[in-house]
Amino acid sequence: MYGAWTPEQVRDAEQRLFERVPEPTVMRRAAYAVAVHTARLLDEHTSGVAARHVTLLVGAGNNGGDALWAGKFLRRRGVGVTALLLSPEKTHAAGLETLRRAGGRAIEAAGPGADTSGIGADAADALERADVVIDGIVGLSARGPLRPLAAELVDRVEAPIVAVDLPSGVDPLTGAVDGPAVSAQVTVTFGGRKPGHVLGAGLVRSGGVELVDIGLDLGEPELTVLSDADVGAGWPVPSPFDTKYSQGVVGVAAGSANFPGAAVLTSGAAVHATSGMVRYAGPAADPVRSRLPEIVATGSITDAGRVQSWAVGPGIGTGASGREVLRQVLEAGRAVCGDADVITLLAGDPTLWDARDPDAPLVLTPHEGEFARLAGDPGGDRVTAVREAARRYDVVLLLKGNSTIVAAPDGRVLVNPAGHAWPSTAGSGDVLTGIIGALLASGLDSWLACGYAAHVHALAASLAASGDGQGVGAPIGASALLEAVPEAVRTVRAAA
Ligand SMILES: NC(=O)C1=CN([C@@H]2O[C@H](COP(=O)(O)OP(=O)(O)OC[C@H]3O[C@@H](n4cnc5c(N)ncnc54)[C@H](O)[C@@H]3O)[C@@H](O)[C@H]2O)[C@@H](O)CC1
Ligand SMILES: [K+]
Repeated sequence: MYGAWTPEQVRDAEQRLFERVPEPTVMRRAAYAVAVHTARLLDEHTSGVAARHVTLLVGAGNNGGDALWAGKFLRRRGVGVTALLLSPEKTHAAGLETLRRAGGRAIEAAGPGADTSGIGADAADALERADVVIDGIVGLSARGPLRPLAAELVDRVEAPIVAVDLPSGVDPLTGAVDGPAVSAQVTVTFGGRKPGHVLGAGLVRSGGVELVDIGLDLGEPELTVLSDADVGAGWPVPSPFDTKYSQGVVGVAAGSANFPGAAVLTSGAAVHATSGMVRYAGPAADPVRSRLPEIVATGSITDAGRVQSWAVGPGIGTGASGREVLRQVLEAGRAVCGDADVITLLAGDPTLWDARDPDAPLVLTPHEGEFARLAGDPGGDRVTAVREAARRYDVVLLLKGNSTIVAAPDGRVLVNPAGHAWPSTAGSGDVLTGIIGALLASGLDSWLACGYAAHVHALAASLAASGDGQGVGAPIGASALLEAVPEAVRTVRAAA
């Protein structure tokens, strides 16, 4: 498990740290780590470090200061270093002096001989010669899209990039990218990850994130990310004394006579996720029975028998019968995971919420369009949007994406930064609903159940896409994802 902290939390922690440790000492510690990772990358790409060339992109703040100090440490290893100063008059003075004393060169990014991009001739030359570029344009205090000169420089880079703290152009708080932005090979960050490293475009732009301890005491994180080991340790498996009933019985209300696929995928996922019993209730009972003989299938919810949770929604339709299914499930007073048509129904008819038992956990798992129907466009700050909607509706809300966000009504937020979109295939959401339903039936806390399910679902998709998890990927459908769920569960349990 690891956390991500907001820029504000990091700045507060820095202020407390500076009461004990002088600021320049902290900066040197941070910059030294940047130099170490840069040297490693140089070695990987050029089979050496000495006599290689590193170009620094240096902005107006301490992020640029880190880059300049890193340049000094690289000089000690015989690296040629050129700093391109974006705001020469505001450059970190001590950093600039130390680089120059170590034999590094510093020039204005917008120097003489500039072409229409505004980049000076020497600066353009230094970018072209670079074996590795260090991005010290902007870090924690980034505001809005990159300014034109910074954007032009970023656009021009062809060498692998080491980003200092955050890739410039990525919003530190939301991970949103709204214009040109650095795509780093490695991001070296300090004290703790920021939301920008684990959310949306920022997740992809950060490359490998290297965390450096600079002595910050950060407190409770804004976001929590579960590891394979966390998920594996908590995943319910039968104890020697369990029975099919004691592990939780999940009910599935999904699909229709004409669209049995959703019923089969949701039920199949519930079968694979845990060992308890699965009941199906709905018009696709025959196809479910024939595809999944272990399922007890009936035509209606009232005939289904006792369950501990309901997985409901995929393929039930948004007409009168879908409405009735939802109403019955909500009135049953069990934990519910609602997806797809359930979300559309709840968004369209607020009176349906009245059927809900306030003591029973309710989870909703929208994709972006369904979320918009329920709570409006999530915009760039998805965490805030999901957190507010979870609070407003008193539900656990899971917003799907390459980093899936799970918010509880009390404000806790989990993120699953899968960083890939292999699960983006028709029917994949049905599988997720079945997994969550099964975990709810086992008695897991509904926020954690969503986090576990999102993690295993994304892993199952990438295992299915790449065969054994090693090779390159090939497109998959939801059936392949479903079949890979047991392998994903084995993988996380092996890590625990
Ligand atoms: N405070 C500290 O002691 C430490 C800070 N560290 C570094 O300091 C950074 C934070 O430093 P600062 O608070 O000085 O701020 P930054 O260096 O993140 O940014 C400051 C400057 O960037 C410019 N800027 C803002 N948005 C921009 C945009 N969209 N395009 C182009 N330029 C833009 C502004 O002119 C602003 O003054 C961290 O990210 C980290 O790299 C590290 O040295 C660790 C210790
Ligand atoms: K940066």
